Amino acid sequence: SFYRKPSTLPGPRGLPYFGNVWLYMIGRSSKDIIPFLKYFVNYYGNIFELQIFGMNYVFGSEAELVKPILTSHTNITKGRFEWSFFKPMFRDGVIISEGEKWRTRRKILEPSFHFKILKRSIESVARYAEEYVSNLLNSEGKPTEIEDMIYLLTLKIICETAMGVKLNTEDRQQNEYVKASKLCHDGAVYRFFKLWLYPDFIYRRSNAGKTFFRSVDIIHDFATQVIRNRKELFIAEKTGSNNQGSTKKDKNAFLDNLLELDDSNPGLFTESDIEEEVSTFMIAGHNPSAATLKFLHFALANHPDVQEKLYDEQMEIFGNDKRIPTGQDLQKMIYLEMVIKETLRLYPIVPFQSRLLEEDLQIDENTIIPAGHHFVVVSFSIHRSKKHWDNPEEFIPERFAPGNVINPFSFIPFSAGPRSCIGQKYAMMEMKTIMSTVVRQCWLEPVTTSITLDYGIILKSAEPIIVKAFPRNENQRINYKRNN
Ligand code: HEM
Repeated sequence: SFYRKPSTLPGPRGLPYFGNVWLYMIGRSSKDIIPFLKYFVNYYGNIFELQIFGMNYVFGSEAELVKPILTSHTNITKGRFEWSFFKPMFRDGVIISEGEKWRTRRKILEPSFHFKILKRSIESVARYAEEYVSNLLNSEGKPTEIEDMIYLLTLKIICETAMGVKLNTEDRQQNEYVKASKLCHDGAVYRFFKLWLYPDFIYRRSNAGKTFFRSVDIIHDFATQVIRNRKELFIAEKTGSNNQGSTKKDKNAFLDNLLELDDSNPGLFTESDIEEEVSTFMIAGHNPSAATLKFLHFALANHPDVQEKLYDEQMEIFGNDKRIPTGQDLQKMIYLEMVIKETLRLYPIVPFQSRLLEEDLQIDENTIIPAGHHFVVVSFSIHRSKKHWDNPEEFIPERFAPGNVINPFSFIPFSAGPRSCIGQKYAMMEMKTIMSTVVRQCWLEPVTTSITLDYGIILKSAEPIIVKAFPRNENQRINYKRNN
């Protein structure tokens, strides 16, 4: 039944069945999502409720209020309504799947992302980072939009390190993949605001739907091709006919573990099971890192003092040695880690995340949210809450200095608990390796000096991020010191 007792939580009251959210959606777009969330949190407080069609959505934006849901081992189901918009992209991969299926998959997939295994990927990441930096410097200080270069960079990295497949640099297909993945992300959110496109049979006939599904086909075809490439090598190796010189490093690729499972337990992990996880990890493995790296470039270009400190730290670790980082080096990059965290605090690429409650959820002494309601964790607002952060709108990496006590639920860019990001350590290793390479070789100056936030499944800037990149040398340091 769609009927629920009127809630005692604050929030606008709506019409039966239609609720109230649609009232805010008319004539709006993805750019209105973040301002709306800010408005509701300001007006109704840390916990409020909206009705979306027949469904109740409770929004929590305080660390202690979201801890019970994030730590729950039973309430692990994602909100089905909102995820239905993204489902064609991820199918039933681990980011969406539910119940026993999710539990089994998560257990199978997790070991591929242990730090020990990740350390073997640093070299590949660094090699691609060098290639990226030399492309960036080829611009010779001219204004450069970094988006395409960054997305290609993280796509190549996930394909080589997790899938064991090296992408050819000239390949038109990678650009097509990156473009298609972006169209899917934006398309899914576009549909959310167009109520008349909700019925599938209408959406499929609309231009928006046609573009969306064409892009969905491109990303799945690409994943299938990656699997086919790797499988050939895998079989060659099994039958001893491999003469392509696959190394030990390649063997722990995520995809090999899946192929191994398929091989040793026929039927347990079918081709389509592999495809949905490979597609999921290709998208989740390249898009959030790229989005965060864009924000990092923006932050660095606009904070020369931070760039200076980062450079000092890199010099302390490497001196003028041009070698690539090791796992130990990465651990020494304390200030870089603070800068990445501060970027993720201000720009959490997953600004909110939802659950559909399978059982009642007690969030404080007075409040139980009944099963069947949705609970949305608003990481964006938690990250900018005055209760937890001084000057929350300012970019101040020093707040993450070792020794500062931070409530773990006030900083949740990777979520927390059983459904948190599988790729968290991978992403930190990747971003540190890339930014270490950037900082050691480039001096960034801003062209884009302010941004408005937009939402396309992940948080992004409405404006392109444009920077000028110059080769790093001592003169910049001297000029900078002279001017400041
Ligand atoms: C800066 C980089 C990244 C950030 C900020 C990030 C953040 C997140 C967040 C917040 C979630 C939870 C989403 C939700 O509950 O709705 C998540 C889930 C996930 N992430 Fe990431 N992520 C990043 C990079 C990666 C990478 C590199 C990979 C893969 C190599 C990855 C794979 C996944 C997967 C598979 C899930 C679903 C886990 C599950 O439901 O059990 N992520 N990520």
